[in-house]
Amino acid sequence: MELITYADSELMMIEVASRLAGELRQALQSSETASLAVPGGTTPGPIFDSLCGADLDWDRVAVLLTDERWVPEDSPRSNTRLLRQRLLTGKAAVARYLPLYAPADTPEEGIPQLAEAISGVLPLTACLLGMGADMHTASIFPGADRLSEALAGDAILVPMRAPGAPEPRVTLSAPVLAGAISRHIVITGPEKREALERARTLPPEEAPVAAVLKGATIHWAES
Ligand SMILES: O=C1O[C@H](COP(=O)(O)O)[C@@H](O)[C@H](O)[C@H]1O
Repeated sequence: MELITYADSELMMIEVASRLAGELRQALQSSETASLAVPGGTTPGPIFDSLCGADLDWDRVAVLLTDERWVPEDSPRSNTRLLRQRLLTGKAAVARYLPLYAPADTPEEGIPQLAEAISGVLPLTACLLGMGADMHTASIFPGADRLSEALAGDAILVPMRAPGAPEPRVTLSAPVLAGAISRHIVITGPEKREALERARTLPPEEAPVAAVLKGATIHWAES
């Protein structure tokens, strides 16, 4: 992995957006389509604000989340809601969005159909990930009920229930995330930096982010 540190997070968000746009643009020179997976949570909003204005053929780009909470789109907990407000707007409004939620009672009911659509855009051209201070990435949490299934195997999407997560989730599996042609992890603050250093010494069962570190570029700003 490569670690890039930035003087401030505003600069970091602009640089990460510019790298993602460059990678998509380059992929579209040799392929008809490209795919981009992005996280939810509190960190990536400013990246989306910049990326949605990037000059590229967004109508040839499939956009999906790395993970979603099993809630309808109008819930304040929905990662899709964040995406619609801050990424799938401006020039990026014409991108093809592949949801990770369907109106079914449980993720188990919805996943087969959702995973089928995603299988058509793999491997991911570019994948942006966040990380929690507990070393989870996407919705692959330490202590989650289906952690081993999410860390290894053939599944594209895995339903996930975890002690720290109030509702069921669905997550791209670690092999799908690790299979992305380019992978960026964006983190801020000393607590997450310490967590990252710890994760480098731990197995993925204890620190799920460790499953996607190899070959990734980590972007970190202190504040
Ligand atoms: O729950 C989630 O958490 C992680 C980290 O989020 P952050 O708020 O600490 O940035 C995020 O990457 C993931 O997509 C999200 O669903």
